[in-house]
Amino acid sequence: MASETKTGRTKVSVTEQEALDFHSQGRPGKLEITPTKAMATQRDLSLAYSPGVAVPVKAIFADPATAYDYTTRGNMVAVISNGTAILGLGNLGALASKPVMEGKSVLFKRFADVDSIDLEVDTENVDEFINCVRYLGPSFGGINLEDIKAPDCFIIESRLRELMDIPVFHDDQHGTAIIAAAGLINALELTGRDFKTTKLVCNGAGAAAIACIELIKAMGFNSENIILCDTKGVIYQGRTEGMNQWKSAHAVKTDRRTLREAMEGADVVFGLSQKGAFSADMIASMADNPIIFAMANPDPEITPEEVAEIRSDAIMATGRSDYPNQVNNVLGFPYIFRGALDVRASQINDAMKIAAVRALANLAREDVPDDVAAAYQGQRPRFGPQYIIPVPFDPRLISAIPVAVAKAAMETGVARKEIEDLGAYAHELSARRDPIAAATQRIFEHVRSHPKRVVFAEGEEEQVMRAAISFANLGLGTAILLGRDEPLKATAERAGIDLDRPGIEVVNARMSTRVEAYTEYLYARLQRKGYLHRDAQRLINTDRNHFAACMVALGDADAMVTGTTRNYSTALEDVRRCIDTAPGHRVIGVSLALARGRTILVADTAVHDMPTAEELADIAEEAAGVAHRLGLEPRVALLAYSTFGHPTGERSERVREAVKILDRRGVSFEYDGEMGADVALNSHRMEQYPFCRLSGTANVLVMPAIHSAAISTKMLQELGGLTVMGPLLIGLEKSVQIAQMGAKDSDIVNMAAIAAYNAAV
Ligand SMILES: NC(=O)C1=CN([C@@H]2O[C@H](COP(=O)(O)OP(=O)(O)OC[C@H]3O[C@@H](n4cnc5c(N)ncnc54)[C@H](OP(=O)(O)O)[C@@H]3O)[C@@H](O)[C@H]2O)C=CC1
Ligand SMILES: CC(=O)C(=O)O
Ligand SMILES: [Mg+2]
Repeated sequence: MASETKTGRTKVSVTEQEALDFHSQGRPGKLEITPTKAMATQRDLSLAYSPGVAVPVKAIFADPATAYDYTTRGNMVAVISNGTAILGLGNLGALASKPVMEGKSVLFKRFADVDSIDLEVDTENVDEFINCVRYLGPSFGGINLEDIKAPDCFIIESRLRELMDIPVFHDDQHGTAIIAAAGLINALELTGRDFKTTKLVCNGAGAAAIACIELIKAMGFNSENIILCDTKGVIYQGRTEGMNQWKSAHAVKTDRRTLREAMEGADVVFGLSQKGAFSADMIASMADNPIIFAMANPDPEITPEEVAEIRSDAIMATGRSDYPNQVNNVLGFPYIFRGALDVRASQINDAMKIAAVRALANLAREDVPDDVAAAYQGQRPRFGPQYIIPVPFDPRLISAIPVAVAKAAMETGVARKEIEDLGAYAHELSARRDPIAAATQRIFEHVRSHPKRVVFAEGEEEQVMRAAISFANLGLGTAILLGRDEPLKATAERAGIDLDRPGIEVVNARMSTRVEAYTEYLYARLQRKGYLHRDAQRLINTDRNHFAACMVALGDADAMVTGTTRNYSTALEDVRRCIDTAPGHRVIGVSLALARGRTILVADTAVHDMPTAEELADIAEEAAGVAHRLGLEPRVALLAYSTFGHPTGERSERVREAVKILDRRGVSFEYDGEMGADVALNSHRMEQYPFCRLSGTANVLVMPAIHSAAISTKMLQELGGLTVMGPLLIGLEKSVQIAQMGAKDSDIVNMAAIAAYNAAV
């Protein structure tokens, strides 16, 4: 569900069914492994496997450090758990922890380009667990321990740190501590407090809690001012029940015995315990301008809404992504390991952790530049109570944190590789950002802050209904499902979908009061093209594409999505009967091909069969505009089977003419051609043409004709493991997207989001 929170931000959450579908659709789970070398020929096999593989084997035997050069080790982290403390859900075992661990692995990749694999170890025996992990050392550049209960996690981590020569990092301890400390520094600054006099209560005395208070104490927080609580209440000196050495180390002299007593007058409370552990009266009893970090996952100790009912002076943070101030270790572990791996650190020490804390805290105080604002739901946050910590999608994290961590590792002598130019390193790190994820994130965030009414023309289809519900749940706007009452209800019932929810409207074309207006509109457009009034009426009454397109044309909806039940060109013809080309534009299809951190736009993949030179030049301009809107600086290659005049041929001549037209038009983006795809996409091949005007490999490919566009994108998708989005329909006066026939609900949501985005910009 999407709703406006009392804190003024759109809260987005998902249904349980969506969460299950997300995990089960396509290849079950969240990751797969792909090779980095072609394994196509006998020679490849001889190099990758026997006999060639023996050579790096011997090299590594002679010098173990070369494993970083010849294997995946230097970029590979294992996420390892036994499932004894899965989020705040408790001990649900190794197997049940797998979705979380796969998730952590995916986040490593997504946010910091660290390769990662999840390993679930089915034992609660500490020695067995340690032995299992210690012998895996050669495989990895680092070990991320996850969701292992206290106090076992303390023993496991410290023994493994002694036994292994790579970073062993229990994320729930140190990842959480780093983020919480960064948030705390900023919240103290905003409320005029300091480390010496602030009184803090920490509820929970497990992995995360102990690490949080150890880190802030190491940073100078006055230990006398921290009270730790667990399920038995305050951890005071002399307590015997439910104790262990880690709790004892933080026991204080106090008469307070319960959490309620501890929280009275406290300035700060950390929740690292369980859902609902804080009550309204506890929060009410805190000092003025209290700082409340309710970090239990998936549900916090108290929600921001509940706190807002009680007091308006609180700085509130949770571990969740759907509230402001997400204090969650996702802001840390990908980047901390990135920095540690890049200097081949033997450990992650306190100096590296504190460097990460400071980098994170400072980032939240910096101005949010334009190209980053999109990561913040289109708003530009300013350092303040609602923004004490960056969001996980902040693209600056990838350069800010690893640099600080790597620098600290080098300064403290745990780096086994020096980075001499940290400025250049920061630059390289930015290039590791997944551009399309950033682009799609930008689209979604923009739409979320400018929600739209999108008509889903094929509302009777099950996957369309699911997409519409996701669209509404994601806070993207209102989804209008077009369909007849009975079939629509029957499908919804069969699929167990409840359409009676906010953000969903159902429109039955036959019963609509707008039929007449749409008919007149369509008749006026078609009467000189051989259509009678009754033809227009029939199209509106019986054809959902025409009805939906007229809704958009006459302003009853902002955008439209269709295509799952009809082929692309038919759907496009339907739409174009109702909607004109935008003045000064040309309607084209642009596909987004996403592979290995590269985003390539391919045009025209939908409309022009055999474009003329003039049309090719228009296509280049439209596609460059799309690249701009996605945040890419366009480098447009006009492709042909020939490169700069060789071999000659009629189609290549047309492409060359298109380049001359662009010259005459004086367009402001980079373009060149004609060239082959290999030259456009490979910098070494491009270097062979030093006169080529592109400053780097192309990110927009203008195809000479639709067949080459369609064939190449489809081939790449099927054979190359590429993700292809689109074709996105560009250049219409109103916003329409046409999904592929048989598209899945997630594809339809993306198309609807793009349609909504185009209606918004
Ligand atoms: N936001 C974030 O990034 C992170 C959040 N967390 C959250 O922190 C919580 C704890 O995780 P973790 O430290 O790994 O787990 P552990 O199992 O190591 O520790 C749990 C601790 O919470 C205490 N506890 C449980 N329920 C209550 C309660 N109602 N009142 C007081 N104390 C309670 C336990 O007390 P006792 O010792 O008496 O059993 C124990 O000390 C989880 O909800 C987890 O999701 C964890 C890591 C990161
Ligand atoms: C976020 C996390 O690691 C946890 O809640 O366990
Ligand atoms: Mg965890």
